[in-house]
Amino acid sequence: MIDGVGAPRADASRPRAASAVTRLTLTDFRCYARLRLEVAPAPVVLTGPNGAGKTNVLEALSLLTPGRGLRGARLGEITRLGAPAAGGRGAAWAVAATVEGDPAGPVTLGSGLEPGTPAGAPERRVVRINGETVRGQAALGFHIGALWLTPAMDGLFREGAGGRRRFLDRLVIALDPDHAGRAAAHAHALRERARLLRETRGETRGETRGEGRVNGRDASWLDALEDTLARHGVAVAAARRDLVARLADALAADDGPFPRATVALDGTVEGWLGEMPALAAEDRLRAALADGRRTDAETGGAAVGPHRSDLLVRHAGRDLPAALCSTGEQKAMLIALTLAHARVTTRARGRPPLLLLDEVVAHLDATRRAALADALATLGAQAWLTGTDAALFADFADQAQILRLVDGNLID
Ligand SMILES: Nc1ncnc2c1ncn2[C@@H]1O[C@H](COP(=O)(O)OP(=O)(O)OP(=O)(O)O)[C@@H](O)[C@H]1O
Repeated sequence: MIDGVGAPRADASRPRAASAVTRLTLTDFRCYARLRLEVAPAPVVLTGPNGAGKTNVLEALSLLTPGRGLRGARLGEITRLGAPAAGGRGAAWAVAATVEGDPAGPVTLGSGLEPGTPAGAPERRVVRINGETVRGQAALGFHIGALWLTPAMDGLFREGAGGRRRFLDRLVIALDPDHAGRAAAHAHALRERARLLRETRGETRGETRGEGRVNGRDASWLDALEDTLARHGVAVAAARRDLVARLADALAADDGPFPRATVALDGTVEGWLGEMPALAAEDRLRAALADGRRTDAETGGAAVGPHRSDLLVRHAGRDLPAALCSTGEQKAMLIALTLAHARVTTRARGRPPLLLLDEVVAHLDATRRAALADALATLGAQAWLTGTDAALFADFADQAQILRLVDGNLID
């Protein structure tokens, strides 16, 4: 249905963007049977009416990194409705991209749903790096770091801490791709422990760690899970703590037109790490989990761990929690955090992340639109921006490639 190639090339004299996608191919991805784009390693603006397929392109790019992408979608729902099954196997989507910026040279990344996953079976993702199928998604993070802001994140400061933890973890992963594996292992152990505590509810009453048996049953399975939780829990908390400290420094040095934001972590384990070495914090977490078995069996959760932390963001200039700021201010603070993080990543990894900014520009006043364009140019970051109104991107015109999509078709 679509086969658009040959977007305008940006001025080759501008600083070379890093972690930049220069070729993108989508197959049976959402509204696209096939889409091919070739762009320069410079910002890309996607404009077009509602439903044109702009966010779908950003989602495809986000799926080149570990995780579920910017919509947090199930893998199966991404496959284009009506896509044909091939060779007796089920229909499947695929994203392929050439990424520039790696000192070792361009790399090709592929991500998709494994074709032929039978109905009801767990959906499996296929990941390819330079044509080789690799196990797991974590390896993607070493080749591309991406951050995104979407309209779905507009409630980030007002809603529950879970969304802020996921946001924070994405920031950490863009800096340290191993964080994805540690956070997943922690979450898995948490679910397993909750399941086992639920199954043996009643048996845990009066039980203490180390006795070896619980009502005649071997308790080593719980000990092992709590070891895993302690080890990964402290690693997750330490990585978040390190990132928040760097982010706080970068925000403090920012005197741009975005609101001056401050960040802090509210978390028990993160607090311990300020008082004791990591190994001691692991011991303390292990002991707290063992002590909490009885209560945790009743609640179905775990009272202590990094899954209970929160990212606290304040508007420093007005000394207000971000949740109390206006909608536009909250958006501007999210942009300030994203740009500060991009500066931190650039320093740490030697190249800025790919920035996916869905419907962001429409919320900014003229001063902040110009400031965002300047910040992207200074960072040398490749940003993919979307909006329905091309006129709002005038400040980006000298550095960006402006592409127009209508009904899933690229219009030259
Ligand atoms: N699995 C799917 N199969 C086919 N079409 C899909 C699938 N998932 C989503 N779509 C369609 O993709 C179209 C484009 O969606 P997208 O969110 O990219 O639009 P957009 O250009 O960002 O619009 P807006 O400006 O309203 O945010 C929508 O019409 C949607 O119904």
